[in-house]
Amino acid sequence: MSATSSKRRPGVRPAIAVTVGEPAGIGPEISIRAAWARRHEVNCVLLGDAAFLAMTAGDIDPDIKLSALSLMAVRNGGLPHFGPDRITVIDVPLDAHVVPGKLDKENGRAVLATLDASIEGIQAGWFEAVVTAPLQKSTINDAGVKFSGHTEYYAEKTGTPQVVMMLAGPQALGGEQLRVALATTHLPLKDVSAALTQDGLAQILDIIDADLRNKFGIAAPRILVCGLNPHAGEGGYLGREEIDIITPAIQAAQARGIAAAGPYPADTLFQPKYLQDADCVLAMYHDQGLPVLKYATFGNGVNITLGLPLIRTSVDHGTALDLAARGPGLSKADSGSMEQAISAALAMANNSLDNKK
Ligand SMILES: NC(=O)C1=CN([C@@H]2O[C@H](COP(=O)(O)OP(=O)(O)OC[C@H]3O[C@@H](n4cnc5c(N)ncnc54)[C@H](O)[C@@H]3O)[C@@H](O)[C@H]2O)C=CC1
Ligand SMILES: NCC(=O)COP(=O)(O)O
Repeated sequence: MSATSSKRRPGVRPAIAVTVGEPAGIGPEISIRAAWARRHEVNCVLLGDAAFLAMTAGDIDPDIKLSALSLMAVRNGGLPHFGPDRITVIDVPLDAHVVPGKLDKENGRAVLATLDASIEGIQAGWFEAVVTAPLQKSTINDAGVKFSGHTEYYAEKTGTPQVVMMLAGPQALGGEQLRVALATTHLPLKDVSAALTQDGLAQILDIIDADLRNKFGIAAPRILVCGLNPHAGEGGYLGREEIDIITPAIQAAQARGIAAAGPYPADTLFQPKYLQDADCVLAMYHDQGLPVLKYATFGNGVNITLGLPLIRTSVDHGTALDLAARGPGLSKADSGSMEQAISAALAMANNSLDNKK
């Protein structure tokens, strides 16, 4: 499966799939707002329930126009390229009526169907990338499907054994763009240590290095690696993962020509004098790296899955049911991260095209 179609018709906006996420959350609203705001440069095709999205768009701004198609119509006739005066929607129907702010497991499988449609569309060449609005992981599980996140789902559905979650914020902490990748993603904290292996970290460092080169255009990526334990293990007195697993993985990566360094104590690594010499920080687990990034850039960050055979970006926040409950148009949900995710997907698609020339 190729990362993106190598063809772009002159004068036609690049097309990107946007899965609208949990229908009771802010995903549909921020998807519509962001697609409309960026419509002159990119054709964001919304994947979701067409009737529900039309109603939501009307609540946000009656001037926003949508044109809906069935998935079958696109399968048969290809993706039509309407102009920027409307947003294209591919109808992926919900199963139950939506009450904003109230989760309903009846709609869990329909949310997953939008992810499947995005993969189908990228494989078919309709889209160059997918941007995902937030979904509620618990609702998918409540619907009877074991699910821990988009990251793992896209990996499984594309047959990719190892992917890496990376969040990128704009200029932060007085330095350049902050990028934080995670060695482990959605698993209980008690399972993190067992999930860290030399081979696994080697693959993760390879993926970060390769994707920062190929998808971000960074010629020689510099990666700073966090320890797992306080004070990076304090010479083995506060844990041995640094000595037994992380340091050997870094040394092996260095021997392969990767500019990885560490392990560094995570509590002091996130300061400008270290970050200014880094293109990415590799944290060992979700809540070691992400609070720093979200504190510095919440609402403007982008979540990127590295290592996939397709381009997938997302927002830096969740479903915000508290805001969604107020209703679209009244929620005051910020669509900034969604717009950043669209920009990042487009930039990565452009880089992939440049690499193929
Ligand atoms: N990419 C994805 O699909 C993601 C999904 N989630 C899911 O979201 C659900 C809820 O997660 P929470 O931890 O409650 O985090 P959350 O991000 O939904 O909410 C945390 C706080 O931030 C505020 N907030 C979030 N997005 C905002 C926006 N765009 N504008 C203004 N304020 C905003 C909310 O109102 C709330 O006060 C969970 O099920 C989680 O799995 C969380 C992160 C990413
Ligand atoms: N904290 C990031 C997050 O939960 C997003 O996960 P995913 O759905 O992008 O895998």
